Amino acid sequence: MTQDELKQKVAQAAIEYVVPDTIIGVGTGSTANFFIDELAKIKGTIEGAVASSEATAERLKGHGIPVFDLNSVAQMSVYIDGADEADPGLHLVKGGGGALTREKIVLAVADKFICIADDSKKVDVLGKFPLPVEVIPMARSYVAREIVKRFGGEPVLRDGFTTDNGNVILDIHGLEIVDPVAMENELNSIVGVVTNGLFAARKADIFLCGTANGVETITAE
Ligand SMILES: O=C[C@H](O)[C@H](O)[C@H](O)COP(=O)(O)O
Repeated sequence: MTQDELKQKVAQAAIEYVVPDTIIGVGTGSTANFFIDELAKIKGTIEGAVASSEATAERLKGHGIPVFDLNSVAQMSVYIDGADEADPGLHLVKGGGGALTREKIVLAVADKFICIADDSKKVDVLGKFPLPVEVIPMARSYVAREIVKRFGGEPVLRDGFTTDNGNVILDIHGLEIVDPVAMENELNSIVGVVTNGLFAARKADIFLCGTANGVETITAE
């Protein structure tokens, strides 16, 4: 099976977790896009969705799925999104597409987080995928120096990329993230950091992992 076929399978499997007559949160990226296309087939059963990026909002609207502003939504049944890495505790690295901050905000309002990804995203220890950090542009150099001082690794500016919030991304290469919750919190304490791509303090509840043998439903170890 190709990687896209695996993504499609997990997207289909995620439909089972969509709660009828509620508003759901929708992530960003290629796997989330497959999910949006599946969601379109059952759009009449939900009230609508909150999008974690402009790209996702456009795709949802393109399918005629009502998109709500998060400020008018107090609760969501579920948040469904992909990931760049997932460890056995279901701590994630996200933000390869630069949508990490809005993703984390939408997730905060959701009752449950279903992560969907192919099995190439499964790792023992997070950090091989460069960890994205969204930074206020004027703080870029300061934040990069602080990261090196506190954690090591090599922060690299994502060239020519601006987030939906008008900020820049530093991708930290060469980390071995043994304590994802501690690193998430400490990174977020650096002045100028908007947020980082560790989803560890709030992690996935269920990981639907696409494998050659079918979709594996993984809960945290
Ligand atoms: O900013 C992007 C998101 O965090 C994505 O969920 C993540 O990068 C995975 O994307 P994809 O499904 O395209 O591998």
